[in-house]
Amino acid sequence: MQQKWLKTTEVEVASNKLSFYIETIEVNQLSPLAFFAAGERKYKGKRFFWQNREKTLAIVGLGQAIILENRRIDRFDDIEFKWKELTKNIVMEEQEPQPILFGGFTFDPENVEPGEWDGFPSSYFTVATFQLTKQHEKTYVSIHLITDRQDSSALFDQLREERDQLIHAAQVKELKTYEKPEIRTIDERNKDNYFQAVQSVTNLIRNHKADKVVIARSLELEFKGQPSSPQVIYQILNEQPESYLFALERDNLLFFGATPERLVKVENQYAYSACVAGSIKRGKTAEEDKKLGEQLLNDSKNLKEHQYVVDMIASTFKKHCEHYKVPKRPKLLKIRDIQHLYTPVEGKLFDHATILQLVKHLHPTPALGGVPRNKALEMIREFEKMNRGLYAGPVGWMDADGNGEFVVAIRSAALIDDKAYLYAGGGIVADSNPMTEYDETLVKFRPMLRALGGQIQ
Ligand SMILES: C=C(O[C@H]1C=CC=C(C(=O)O)[C@@H]1O)C(=O)O
Ligand SMILES: [Mg+2]
Repeated sequence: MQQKWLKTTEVEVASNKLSFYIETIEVNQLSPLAFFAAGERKYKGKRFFWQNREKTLAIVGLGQAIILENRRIDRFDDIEFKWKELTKNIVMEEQEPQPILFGGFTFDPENVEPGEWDGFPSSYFTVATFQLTKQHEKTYVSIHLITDRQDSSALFDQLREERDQLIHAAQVKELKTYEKPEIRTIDERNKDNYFQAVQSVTNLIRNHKADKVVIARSLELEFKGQPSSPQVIYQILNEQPESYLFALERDNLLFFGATPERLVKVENQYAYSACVAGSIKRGKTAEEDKKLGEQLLNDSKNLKEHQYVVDMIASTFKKHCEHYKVPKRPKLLKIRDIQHLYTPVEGKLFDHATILQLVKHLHPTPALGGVPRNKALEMIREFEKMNRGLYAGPVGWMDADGNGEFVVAIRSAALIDDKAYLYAGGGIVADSNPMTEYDETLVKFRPMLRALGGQIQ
């Protein structure tokens, strides 16, 4: 059934009585979604899914070897410290898949608005019990066991057996297709409030109380029946292959999305970020599409929205990098429903700089928060009147070597039982117009609305 081996490793977790056992095998082709779906019965509520934009890496997690979560002010440092403690003694070989810490940070831990995010911690990360890694056209399945039990060998044998069952179940589901969910109702929850918020914020910006503030809103969908996680991940895999795809379950909540926006990727002490802000719809013909793209590249309101993000990301790279580069002018990033202004930023990190330190300093960029940052966050809390939860927050993964990638979790939704909450926002600057901003959110809702069975005009 599978090509064997890689190896089994046991390491002691620093300053703790825990041991971290890892066993990885290479398997013949296995669909990441089918592996995710194989955990439906036993691991629902404890799974994650990731596929990068280039489609060179897919990671799926079933079960939880450990959960790292917190509600702390120093949430980034706390997760970084705990992950370092757990992995300090792990030494892996170059091409070998590593244990991955996967999860996300909510947009704003100080937001206390009640709603669908009640009870969700401000950082939520897990190491999966069973991790599928698909990279360089090869597929691996790893078992992770973190335990203080001395007699863990019987337990580990059980996990091996279960791994083989999961692989088998995934092979059976390999070509399974899924229907779209059926929507009963769509509610533009806070539409009036949204118009008021955009108006108030625009006025405050005109009175120089801030330069830019991102205002978002949400839709509530109710379904006939209860959509499953594999069912909706299947749709985004088919419909949004040019975006980063992510899904994170916690109990009965599934947060998932298809975002074009990387927050930061770190590979061998090089860091890569992307400024994505400023938007226009796609054209119906190639000619119209090109015209719209050119209009966006020359539109002063959108260029302003974009430049705030470039300036902030560039200044963060300046603090953390030996050298870095930022192109002078934005390009276009075109995805299925929308085109954005896009400026990639990259740099060589100082030795002591880490991915989570970059996440901590970059989040929220002015593509999601605003300028000045704290003033914008205050205005979002005051006017948005909703809790973003993980929407617009950093979601992603890191390994024991400190490599990893975090995206900005936009074009996203939270699915809870037979309801889904979709989120979209836009950058408000002095010359914003509420109706244009509203229309922009309609375009940004499309990827999730389509995936969830909504009518897209
Ligand atoms: C806040 C969102 O998009 C951001 C990212 C790209 C373009 C944006 C804009 O043009 O307003 C936003 O800053 C969202 O999709 O909900
Ligand atoms: Mg915009």
